[in-house]
Amino acid sequence: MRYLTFALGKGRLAEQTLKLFEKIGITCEEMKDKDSRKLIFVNEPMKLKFFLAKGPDVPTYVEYGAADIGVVGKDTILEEGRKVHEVLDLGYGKCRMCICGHPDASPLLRHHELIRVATKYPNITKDYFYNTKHQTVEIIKLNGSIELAPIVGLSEVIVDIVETGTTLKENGLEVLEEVCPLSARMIVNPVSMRMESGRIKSLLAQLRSQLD
Ligand SMILES: Nc1ncnc2c1ncn2[C@@H]1O[C@H](COP(=O)(O)OP(=O)(O)OP(=O)(O)O)[C@@H](O)[C@H]1O
Ligand SMILES: O=P(O)(O)OC[C@H]1O[C@H](OP(=O)(O)OP(=O)(O)O)[C@H](O)[C@@H]1O
Repeated sequence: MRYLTFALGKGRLAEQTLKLFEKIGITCEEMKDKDSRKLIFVNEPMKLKFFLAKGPDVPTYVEYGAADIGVVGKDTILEEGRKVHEVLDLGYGKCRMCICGHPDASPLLRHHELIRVATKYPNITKDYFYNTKHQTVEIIKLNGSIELAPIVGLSEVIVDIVETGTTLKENGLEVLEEVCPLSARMIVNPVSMRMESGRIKSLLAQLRSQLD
């Protein structure tokens, strides 16, 4: 039997993913060692392999078949636009993609002004402004601390993840519009889906019954 390989994002979602896998009897003790720098782990009896990758790279590994299965946020799936099957909403890592800014930026959205939008997610932003809102904007790509942009005058608004709302509140910003809800999803390589359909379907059934 060949190994079934999982690519897991090594950020915020990793711990809950491992917990969920444990509940259905898939364990990989070695992966829980937070001090370890090891990247790939094998569960020999179950013929499973796991590796930890940067979240945005997970859909890439899955599209190319380097991993059969991936677990990643819906934001990453939308942003990366890779050819993968999204098969399951895992229900954790819940947050929202939102347009945020100072409250006085709200009319700029309503009146479709040519504004600057700072974000870590240029593709999601482009799609939302151009295809949903039909508003032309200038998109500025940043890599983190996105909330700084409207504070220091780099942009009028931002498109970013809001979970508790604390970061916005502490910086005098607000949600101006919700783009979409987000959560962790399971993705599968399209060829693996056919070649390993038995094992993958059984895994999905076990996960679904656990999530119910
Ligand atoms: N408060 C939050 N901020 C960011 N992501 C969150 C939050 N809450 C849940 N998530 C979800 O967790 C996923 C992983 O987030 P995390 O910050 O660990 O990684 P990343 O953004 O992919 O990578 P990095 O932080 O290295 O740039 C996100 O893609 C998102 O779906
Ligand atoms: O609504 P909250 O609970 O405050 O969470 C949202 C914040 O968390 C994320 O940032 P992250 O911690 O990943 O850091 P970053 O800004 O460097 O990307 C996100 O980009 C927001 O800034």
